[in-house]
Amino acid sequence: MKQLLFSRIILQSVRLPTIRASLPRKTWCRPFTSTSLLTAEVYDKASFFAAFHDADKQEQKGKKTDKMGEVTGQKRNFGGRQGRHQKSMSSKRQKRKQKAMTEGSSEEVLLIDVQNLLAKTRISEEDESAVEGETAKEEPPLPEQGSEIEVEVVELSSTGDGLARQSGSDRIYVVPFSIPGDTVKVKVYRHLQEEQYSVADFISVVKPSPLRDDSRIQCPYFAKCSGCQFQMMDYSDQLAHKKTIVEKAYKNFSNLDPSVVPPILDTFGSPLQYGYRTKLTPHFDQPPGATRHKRVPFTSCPPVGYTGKGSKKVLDIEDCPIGTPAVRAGLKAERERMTKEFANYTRGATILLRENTIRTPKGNSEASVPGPSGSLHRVETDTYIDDKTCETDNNATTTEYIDDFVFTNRAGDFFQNNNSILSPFTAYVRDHIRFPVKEGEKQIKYLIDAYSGSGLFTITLSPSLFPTGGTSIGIDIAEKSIACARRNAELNGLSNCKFVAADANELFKSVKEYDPDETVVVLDPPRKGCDAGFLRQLLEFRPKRVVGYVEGEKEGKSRYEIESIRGFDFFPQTGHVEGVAVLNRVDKVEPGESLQDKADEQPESKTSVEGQGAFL
Ligand SMILES: C[S@@+](CC[C@H](N)C(=O)[O-])C[C@H]1O[C@@H](n2cnc3c(N)ncnc32)[C@H](O)[C@@H]1O
Repeated sequence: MKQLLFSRIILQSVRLPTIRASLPRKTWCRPFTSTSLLTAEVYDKASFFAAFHDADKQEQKGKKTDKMGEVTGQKRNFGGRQGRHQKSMSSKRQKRKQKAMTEGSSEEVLLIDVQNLLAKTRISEEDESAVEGETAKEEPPLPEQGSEIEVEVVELSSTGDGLARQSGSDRIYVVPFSIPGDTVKVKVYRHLQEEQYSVADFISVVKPSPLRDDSRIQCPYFAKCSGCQFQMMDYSDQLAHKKTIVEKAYKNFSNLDPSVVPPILDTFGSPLQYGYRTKLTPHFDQPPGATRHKRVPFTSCPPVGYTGKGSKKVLDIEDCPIGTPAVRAGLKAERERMTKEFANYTRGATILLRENTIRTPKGNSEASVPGPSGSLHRVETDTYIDDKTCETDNNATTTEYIDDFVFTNRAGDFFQNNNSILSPFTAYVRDHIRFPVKEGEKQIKYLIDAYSGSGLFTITLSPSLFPTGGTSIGIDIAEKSIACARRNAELNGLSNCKFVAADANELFKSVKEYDPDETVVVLDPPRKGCDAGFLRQLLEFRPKRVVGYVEGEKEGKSRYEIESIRGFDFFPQTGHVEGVAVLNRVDKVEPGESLQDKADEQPESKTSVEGQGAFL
């Protein structure tokens, strides 16, 4: 199963997926984050698609489709007769190329969305032909690459790209910066023969969708920069679309029977929709003429920004409205510095811009508190003043607050990038680690925070467990993050937290005293997800509750039911979504039958024998 969000959906869109469904380590919002999931950089990666033999229309008919005609559960099964425009390929080459498409990558996500749209069209065409007694219509020839055509956008893919059609043709065009209902002028960039779609550059809107209002766009680089492609949409429409990303991530990637996946809850919105990113990483390319072995200094200030859409070059970005005010001010200052210091650089580089908070409690005095040196922005509440600075040194320590919890981090290390959503997000997870107990059942007392980083979950969740005598443990492979986590526990006055710097596989050696019936495991792995060894141990340990997203194992030893799945919009304006799934261990077994027997009954489908369960 794809790692959704908190393990990455997206695409999954998750990664996600966030689908974290999935979600892939190449990002949907690549210039901005190392945490987002998918990429819309279909141009650069188009060659990956050559790997797959998408079936032509006839072959598609034979594919397994559900009632709506959607392609399901066959993401890596694109074999079959070759498409009309495709040259034959040796099976060895096919196999080699098939390997190139990573499971859950944006390429795969896009391909499945395209296939499902083709399948839907095919079914409606077949219905029409059956009524009229006609044969299927011939496709017109494809427009020349580089030509400009008008297309109508019919769907939004989980990658954030519009899926469009030219009038009179079933061909699908993948068009960035477009939304359903738009008629747009595009420049055809490439025809992917086997995959039966084409990619095109967005040129202009001919007739806007009712969902589009370009006055909402706050960034002057919209459609030139590759990020933030949803700015023309109302925020509620962005959230509704992200819910479909999570739905599709489970449908297309989980291998779960749909009956065991509960209805996906509405996406939780970010309190801030602009000005939310506490970290930006603009960069500049190496000087012209420089190579790996030949260093030459810049003779003029290079563009500093993000990779342009459909380009490999850096687009000069003066301002980035999704950054917090302090980070935006930091960008301005760094750009000014570069105009003076560019000659000192002989290589390309990435600039770190990380917000830092200096909090001063408000006293009784009415006197105004002077800002600390470097303060770029000030936020006042009834009880404190937060002065914001911008850190550019990877090794410096930055401080951030979530409610009254304080977190220190090494500036260059991972920490969630949207502080505005962290209070409601951690409250949501806190509310879900415990559950209403039935008579004789034990309540959650122990917390295991796998992939803990600097302790986000351990620290924000532990206080709710300590009154019942609970303890918690966080583990992370990054020693520096664990050093921060220990300091953070101390700063927050939490003595019952333990942190281990090790591979997550080592975790279960340290929790022998934890009663699994009283334990919740929170999982927030990197995008590649939990490895098989960790999952095997998790299933052997059999915690009562799991919050996060667990990669499925075919031969699971325990059975869990999915209680809920909800997307969280950590990255407004972008096509990225994160997700949280809550899982409960299912204990009910028939007399004379072990839980292992139950798991062995249906190792392929991973479907619960009791309706709402899912084997992990
Ligand atoms: C997505 S981050 C989550 C961090 C933390 N939960 C947070 O929200 O701040 C994933 C973390 O997994 C850690 N990690 C990656 N591979 C690991 C492994 N094999 N074992 C343990 N931790 C790992 C990384 O160091 C990183 O801190």
